[in-house]
Amino acid sequence: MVLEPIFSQNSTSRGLIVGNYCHDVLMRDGMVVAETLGGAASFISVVLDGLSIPYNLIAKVGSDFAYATNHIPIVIPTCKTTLFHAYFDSAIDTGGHQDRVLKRVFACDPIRPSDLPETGFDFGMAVGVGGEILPETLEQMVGICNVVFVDVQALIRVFDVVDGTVKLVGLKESGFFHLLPRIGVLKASADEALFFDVEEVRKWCCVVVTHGKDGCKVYWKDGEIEIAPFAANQVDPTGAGDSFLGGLVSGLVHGLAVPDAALLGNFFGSLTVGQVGLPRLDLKLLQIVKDEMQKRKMQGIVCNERRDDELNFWKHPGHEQFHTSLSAAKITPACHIQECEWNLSSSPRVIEQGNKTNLLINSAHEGSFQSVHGKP
Ligand SMILES: Nc1ncnc2c1ncn2[C@@H]1O[C@H](COP(=O)(O)OP(=O)(O)O)[C@@H](O)[C@H]1O
Ligand SMILES: O=P([O-])([O-])O[C@@H]1[C@@H](O)[C@H](O)[C@@H](O)[C@H](O)[C@@H]1O
Repeated sequence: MVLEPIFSQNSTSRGLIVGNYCHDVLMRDGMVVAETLGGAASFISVVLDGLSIPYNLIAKVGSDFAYATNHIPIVIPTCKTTLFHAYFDSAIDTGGHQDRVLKRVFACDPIRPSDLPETGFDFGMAVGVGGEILPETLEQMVGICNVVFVDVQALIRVFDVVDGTVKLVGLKESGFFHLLPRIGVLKASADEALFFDVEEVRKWCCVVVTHGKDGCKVYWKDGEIEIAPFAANQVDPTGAGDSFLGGLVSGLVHGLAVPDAALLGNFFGSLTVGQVGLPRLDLKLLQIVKDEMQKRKMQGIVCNERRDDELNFWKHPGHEQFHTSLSAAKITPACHIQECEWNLSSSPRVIEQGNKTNLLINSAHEGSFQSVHGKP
C-alpha cells in the first residue's frame, strides 16, 4: 500500500491538484435553476484552503471562464471552458444522483504531462471531471508525487458523441488499470464502484466508496471499515464526492488516522449537499474543525508518529467523540452554515458571478420555497 509516505508528512505538506474547472448549469424540469463554478478541483480547493493546506493546482479553462478563483487556471484561448448541464427530474427524486442526467456540453483541453510542474510533491490528486486526465498524465503524477489520490470519475467517464451524456466504462477498459498499484487511494461513489471489482483493486490500493447520506466505507488489503455520515438537508448533490475527497486528504495531511480522515470527508460532503454549488465555509466553523483535529492529535492519534501503516486504518478510541464534536460544530449558533431552505425542485435561480452567489428570485417561485427538512 503506497499510503505510508503521507503519514510522515505534516501540515506543511505540499499537494498537486490536477483537474479542470468547469461551468455547471443545473436544470430542474427543463428550467435553469443555477449556474455555478464546478470541477472537482474547485470543490477540493475550498476545503484545502479552509484547512490551510498548501497546494499547486493545474486546471485549464477557455477564455469564456466566468469565475475568480484563488488558483489561476491555464487559459486556452482556442477552447471553451468545460461545461456540464445537469438535468434533475422532480418526478423521480431519489434524494441522490440517480435522478440526474449529466451532459458534457463542451470539453476544454486535456491536461498533459508537460503541463505539470517537474518538482516533487508530497501528495497529488487526480480529479478530472470531463476526461481531461490522460493515462500519461496520471503516470507523470505518480512519478512526481509521494502518494496520489484518484477520483475514479477522472478515469472511467466517457461522453456520448452526439449529446455528451456522461456514461461510465469498466476500469479495466479505461486505459488506467495498470497504474492502480502505484496510487495510494481510489475514491468512488457507490454507482461508480459498480464499474470495478473492489475485491481485486483493494489488493493494490486503498479503496474508499462513498454512499451518499449513508457515509462511506474504506477497504484496504486486509480489512474494511464503515464510517458514519453526518445529517444534512440535501439541496444539491453536486460535488459532495469532491468535497469528501478534500476532507479525507486534509485529514491525512494533518496527521489523522484513516477513519478520522474519512469522517472529515463525510463532514465536508454533508456540508456541500446543503448548498448549491461550492460550499461556503464559515470561518468560525473551520476554526472549530481545526481545533478538533488538533485535539485528536493531542490524544496521541498521530499517524506521523506511527510507523505501522496497518494500524492507521483502524478506528482509535475517541473516533465517536470526534464525530460528536464535528456534528455539534455544524449546529453551533456562532457558525452560520448557509444551508438553503429550498431545493432544486422548487428553487430560485442561482447565478454565481466571480466568487459571489446571487439568488435571482423567480416570481413564479415566490412563496413556494420548499423546506427540505426531514428529507432523507
Ligand atoms: N444527503 C446527504 N447527507 C449527508 N451526507 C451526504 C449526503 N450526500 C452525500 N453526503 C456525503 O458526501 C459523500 C459523497 O457523496 P456521494 O453522493 O456518495 O458522492 P458523489 O457526489 O461522488 O456521488 C458521502 O460519503 C457523504 O459523506
Ligand atoms: O460528483 P458528481 O456530482 O457526480 O460530479 C460533478 C460533476 O457533475 C460536476 O459537473 C462537477 O462540477 C463536479 O465537480 C463533479 O465532478
